[in-house]
Amino acid sequence: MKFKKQVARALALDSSLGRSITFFMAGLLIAGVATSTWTLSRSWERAVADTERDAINLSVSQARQAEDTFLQAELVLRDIRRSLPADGLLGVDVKQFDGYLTELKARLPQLHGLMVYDTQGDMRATSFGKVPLMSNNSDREYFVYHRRNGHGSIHIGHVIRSRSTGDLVIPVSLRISDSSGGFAGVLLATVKIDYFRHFYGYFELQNRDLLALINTDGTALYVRPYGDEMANRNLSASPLFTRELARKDRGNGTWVSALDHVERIYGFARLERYPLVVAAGYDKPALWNSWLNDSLPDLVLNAMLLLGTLLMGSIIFRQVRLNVRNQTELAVLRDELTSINHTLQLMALADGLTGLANRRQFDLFLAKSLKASAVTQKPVALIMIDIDEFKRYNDFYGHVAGDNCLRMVGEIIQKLKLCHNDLIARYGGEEFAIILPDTGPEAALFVARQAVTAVRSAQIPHIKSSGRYPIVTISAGCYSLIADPDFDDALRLKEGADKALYQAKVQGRDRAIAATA
Ligand SMILES: Nc1nc2c(ncn2[C@@H]2O[C@H](COP(=O)(O)OP(=O)(O)OP(=O)(O)O)[C@@H](O)[C@H]2O)c(=O)[nH]1
Repeated sequence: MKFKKQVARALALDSSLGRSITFFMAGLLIAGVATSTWTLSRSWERAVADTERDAINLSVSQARQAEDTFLQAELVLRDIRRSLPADGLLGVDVKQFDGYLTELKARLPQLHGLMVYDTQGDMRATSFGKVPLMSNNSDREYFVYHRRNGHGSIHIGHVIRSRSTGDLVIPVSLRISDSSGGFAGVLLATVKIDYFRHFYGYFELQNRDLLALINTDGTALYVRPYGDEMANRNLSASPLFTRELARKDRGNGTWVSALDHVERIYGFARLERYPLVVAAGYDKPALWNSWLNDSLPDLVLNAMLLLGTLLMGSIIFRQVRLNVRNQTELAVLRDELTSINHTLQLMALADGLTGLANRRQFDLFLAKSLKASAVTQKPVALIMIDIDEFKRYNDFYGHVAGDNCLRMVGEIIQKLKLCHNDLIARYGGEEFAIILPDTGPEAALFVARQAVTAVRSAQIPHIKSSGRYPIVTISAGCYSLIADPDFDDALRLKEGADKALYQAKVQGRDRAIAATA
């Protein structure tokens, strides 16, 4: 919760600008990651597709090669069968026939040997030149096969170890039939496993890439990169036999090998003439590593671009946030300044002790009122008010009490029901003034009397007063005129009101007098 709040504050999610920038950055990040992921996944798909193509091409070419290898062996066997006398092996000059076999064998590098067996499985001729003493092969699978099957087609058996040389070979055999179709023996060509090992070695393959020649019954003949131990291994449980070959003769597939648990991308092709299949499998983890190595610069570049964008974004974000904060602070400062300014303006125009308008405001207001009067030709009245015997008050009660008294008298005058456009001011010292625009002498005198009565009624003690009662009283003088721009109206008005005030004092104070023009 706390973390969430910290993140929200760091991203300024509480402001609409912060939210917009955060969403923009998040969008940018998602778009960047999505684009990179898409590009990389496309590149990986391409690498897999290329490998699948390579695998099927390799398997097809090797199927062709195997087909040629065994076809050559078959043709040799058929030549030999044709050269045999019709009555079988009986009339053959063995020595001469051995030479013939040796010569045929020498033409084909894939051949390990060529042998002729009679009906008992005894070797009657061989390309090795001399028939060994113990040379009965009647127990061999190919021999049993031909004895049982009367057809004259070629038979490719499982891998066997040659009894003549000890080499691993693939037996390719053909039945010899007598003139009545009876079993007359077997012709055998053995193809060297080493031939395939040598041939498959030409290809540039990774350590764990696989190239295999397999019988369609699932028996391995040769599997690169494995050694002889793979010969005759039963691979029929592989997806190649359980799934792929059941559907098509050539194609692609990816599966984990049961031999070594390595996942490979396979291509496979069945031979047209023989019950054999070639599978080429590329090591998928190795492909992934090599693709990763190749794509690493792109990956790093993309990551750097993304980081750069984020960095730039965060710098801009911070800058914008700073600006927004500065602007907010400036706005607050401006408001504060406006408020201070307003207060200062009020202070500049207000009297500090009573809160009434001060002398400056009095002068401005009077000038404005006289200007209006000059236009409207309506009178402006001025009432000058003076606290009676205030010196004595001060002397007796002290200056602080004197200030209090001034404040109280100000409040009393302020409470008078005046027009909204009248102005009450502290004129200076213990003197107050009221400016009454649009007011004639009678109305002004009425207001002045109200003021005198109100102060008297307040009964503020003034023990040193020489009046009828020991209370604070005021005297007021009023005067009114219609402004005339040719004269100093402010002075005239002031002098008129002062004159009336003087008369009020002379006549015994605590009263209001209106002076006449
Ligand atoms: N406490 C206080 N006293 C002030 C202030 N301004 C003026 N005074 C006093 O007001 C007194 C005015 O006295 P005077 O002008 O002699 O007149 P007065 O004593 O009121 O007598 P009359 O006007 O003839 O009634 C002086 O003693 C001033 O010191 C003020 O702001 N505070």
